[in-house]
Amino acid sequence: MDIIKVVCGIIFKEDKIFICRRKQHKSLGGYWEFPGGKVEDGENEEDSLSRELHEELGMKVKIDTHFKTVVHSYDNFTIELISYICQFREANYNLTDHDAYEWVLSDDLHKKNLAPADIPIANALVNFNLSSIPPPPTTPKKK
Ligand SMILES: Nc1nc2c([nH]c(=O)n2[C@@H]2O[C@H](COP(=O)(O)OP(=O)(O)OP(=O)(O)O)[C@@H](O)[C@H]2O)c(=O)[nH]1
Repeated sequence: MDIIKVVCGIIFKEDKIFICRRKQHKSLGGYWEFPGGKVEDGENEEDSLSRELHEELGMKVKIDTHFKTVVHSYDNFTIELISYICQFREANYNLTDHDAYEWVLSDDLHKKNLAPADIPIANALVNFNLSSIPPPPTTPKKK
């Protein structure tokens, strides 16, 4: 069986992380997840993530770094779920594929009904220190 490549964002606003709940009629409807979607042919992972966040949430983020990749087999399909640490910039929260969203602390992620593929990512986030991400290089001011 083919493996579906899916990219998702671990989107931080200060110390909270954005999660959203899939609409009931969708595959894995009712589960909470990190937003993102399938990587299309010819797209790189970052472009795919930016596109999905814009399409599904009207959201802009700064993508920092790859975090963790999980391969998970559901009954009918297998996904490679590739997560990136992101910083929230702005959103109009125009939800197209989800019916709810929340900002939660990493310690509280396990209280939500997360999609099974997301659980190893949520577990790894408990020990994650956001300040471990190096700040972007500052551009020298022109004289
Ligand atoms: N975006 C996203 N998808 C996830 C996560 N975890 C997880 O198992 N998935 C699954 O990965 C698959 C692809 O996600 P998608 O967001 O592109 O789904 P889609 O709208 O194209 O799928 P659909 O129209 O077939 O329901 C879905 O079956 C989804 O349930 C996650 O954290 N984020």
